[in-house]
Amino acid sequence: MSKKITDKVTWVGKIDWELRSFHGDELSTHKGTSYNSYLIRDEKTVLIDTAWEPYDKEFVSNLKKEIDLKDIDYIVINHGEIDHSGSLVALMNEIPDTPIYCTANGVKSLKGHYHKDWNFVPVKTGDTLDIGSSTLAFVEARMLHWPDTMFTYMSGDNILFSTDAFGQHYASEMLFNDLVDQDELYSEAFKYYANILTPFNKLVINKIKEVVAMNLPLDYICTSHGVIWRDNPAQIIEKYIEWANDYKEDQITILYDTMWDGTRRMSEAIAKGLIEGDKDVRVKQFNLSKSDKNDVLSEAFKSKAILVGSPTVNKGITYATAGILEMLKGLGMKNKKAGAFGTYGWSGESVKIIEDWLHEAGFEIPLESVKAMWNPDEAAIEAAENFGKLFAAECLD
Ligand SMILES: Cc1cc2nc3c(=O)[nH]c(=O)nc-3n(C[C@H](O)[C@H](O)[C@H](O)COP(=O)(O)O)c2cc1C
Repeated sequence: MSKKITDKVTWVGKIDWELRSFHGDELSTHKGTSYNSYLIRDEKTVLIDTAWEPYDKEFVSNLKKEIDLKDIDYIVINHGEIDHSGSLVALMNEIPDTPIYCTANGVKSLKGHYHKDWNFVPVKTGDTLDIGSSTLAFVEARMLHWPDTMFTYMSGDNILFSTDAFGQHYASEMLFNDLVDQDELYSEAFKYYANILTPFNKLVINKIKEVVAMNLPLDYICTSHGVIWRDNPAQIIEKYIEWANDYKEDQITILYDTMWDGTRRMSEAIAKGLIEGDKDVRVKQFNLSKSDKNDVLSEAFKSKAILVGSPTVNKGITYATAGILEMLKGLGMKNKKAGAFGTYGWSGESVKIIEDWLHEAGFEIPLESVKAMWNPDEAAIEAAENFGKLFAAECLD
């Protein structure tokens, strides 16, 4: 079902209420998502992006209800990832000669995925396309979040088609930001930023500066997932600047795993110490085997410091701990402190392994880590509490 945005622009995407994980299982999507595609009808007709491949037949058939496909003059693909370009094969089977506007890297990624020699028109920042009473201007946005990414700005209606930037994995029949639950919207926009865009913080800041300097009037940000920002679209840009500047709240998050509850007891003792210190701090604890990894990463993103705990298992750490450390390394959060803890039976390698991994992930480790043998006794619990107190003092202003 299509939805009208302005007299000239119609949403022709797909709302996916069922999706619960994305990028394989790399990203949880508790609230579904949408694959947003937009049809512009000016003197020329333009399709911006498509929908994910499993929905290609539905996408093309809905598009046919909206327009004779032969009337599409240009296709713009802002980002070649399959969730946005996946319906191209089905569409291009019907209109094989239609020019596809994308970046030079977009040509590479589209050819890499579909192995088709379509009529590509590579564009770069500053290039424009006259479509009648309005003009499309292209702005390359390399690595936000793929090398091929670009934004397309439509004059007249003052719309920034921003592809994944400013998006949320958030299914809603309500097309616009002002019509949805604001807490849900911001929680999903935050999770999206923390889990996808964190590695590109500097690029986000620079790109926003570049676009702001263009002084373009902005009435809508049409993202490729979730709702369209029409009510004060600058609000999400301001949030992105905040998040990209090594965002942190007065929170310390403890991430641990345990087999026989010893490491959990250490976590609880550390949490007690963190809270008992003379600093105001919000403390959260997550058992990594029982928690959603992406929600945990969002909490880490929000924190001034994190503590990671694991028992020693076969001279190593548990797989859930290794998984989260690998993800933290990839995200490369900056200006955060960290510490390690864990229990062991004889050799006790886990704490050192966690410390090394945290160093590699870019965290500063201000205190020597704590470990305890077997099920921590009273003295070990007291040591963990003291560690918590000292850690809070080190990490909070
Ligand atoms: C399968 C398995 C392998 C283990 N391997 C080691 C090891 O290599 N070195 C060591 O010091 N302890 C080892 N342990 C002992 C645990 O580290 C110890 O039981 C610890 O107290 C468990 O912590 P938890 O109560 O948080 O699960 C192993 C335990 C299990 C069950």
